[in-house]
Amino acid sequence: MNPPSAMPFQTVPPAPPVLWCQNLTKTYGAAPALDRFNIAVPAGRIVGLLGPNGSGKTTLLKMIAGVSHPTAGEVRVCGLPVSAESKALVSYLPERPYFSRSMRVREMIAYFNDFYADFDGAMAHDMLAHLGVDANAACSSLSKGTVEKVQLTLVMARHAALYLLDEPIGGVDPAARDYILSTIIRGYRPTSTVILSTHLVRDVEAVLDDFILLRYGTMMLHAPVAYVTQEKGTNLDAFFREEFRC
Ligand SMILES: Nc1ncnc2c1ncn2[C@@H]1O[C@H](COP(=O)(O)OP(=O)(O)OP(=O)(O)O)[C@@H](O)[C@H]1O
Repeated sequence: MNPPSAMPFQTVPPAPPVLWCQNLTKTYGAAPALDRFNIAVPAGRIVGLLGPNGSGKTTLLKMIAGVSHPTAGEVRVCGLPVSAESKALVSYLPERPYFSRSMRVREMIAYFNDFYADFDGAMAHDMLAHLGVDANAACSSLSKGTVEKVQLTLVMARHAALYLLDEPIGGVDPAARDYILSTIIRGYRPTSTVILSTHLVRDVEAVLDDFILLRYGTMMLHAPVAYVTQEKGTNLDAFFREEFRC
């Protein structure tokens, strides 16, 4: 009897990065708002996108979300070029309010539930209860900070692979910030990747794994927070202030 032939050696190809950008560039006028930006971010990272006003943070997030087209370069989400398929994997919180002020909060939840297959309505109601938001309130009656809480809830209640959060805690009170950062962003989605743009470095640094520093549309640094705390012997907030001292 012939010996069984050896099984061919099979390797499982590594999963593509959740976010991959190559030479990503956006030019509005003469100077690029974002210039040849390169990155690969694997699953499970929480990344702070940091930089002074006008450094290109919103420009970058909009191109990843597919609401703005690059002048040059490429974005891939879980290996997919920007498309309806990639957008289904991305939950995006834009910097400005976008939802209908004429609806009630619970109607917004129902709307998201209908629109997104990955939306978790029970989770959304639970988050709102923790944040002290009345689901029966009319959106037009909400304060600015409460609107932000509702928007962030709608974004984080999706089971997305990639969350893009443009200034998610700028307008909310400090107690709610703690809940949003530690529970919603760190706790609910331990395996998802989050890119979070903010000026509130001191508030967010405890939940970040990595950070990106942008200046004039150019990436200055992409590193783990531990690079600052262990190798530089300081914290991210102090490091940022030193790098961008006016
Ligand atoms: N639609 C637009 N038309 C022209 N220029 C734009 C447009 N959007 C952004 N820019 C310019 O691109 C640059 C980057 O802007 P962007 O909003 O991405 O910066 P940012 O880092 O998010 O700033 P901030 O921290 O103030 O929110 C700025 O110089 C800005 O003026």
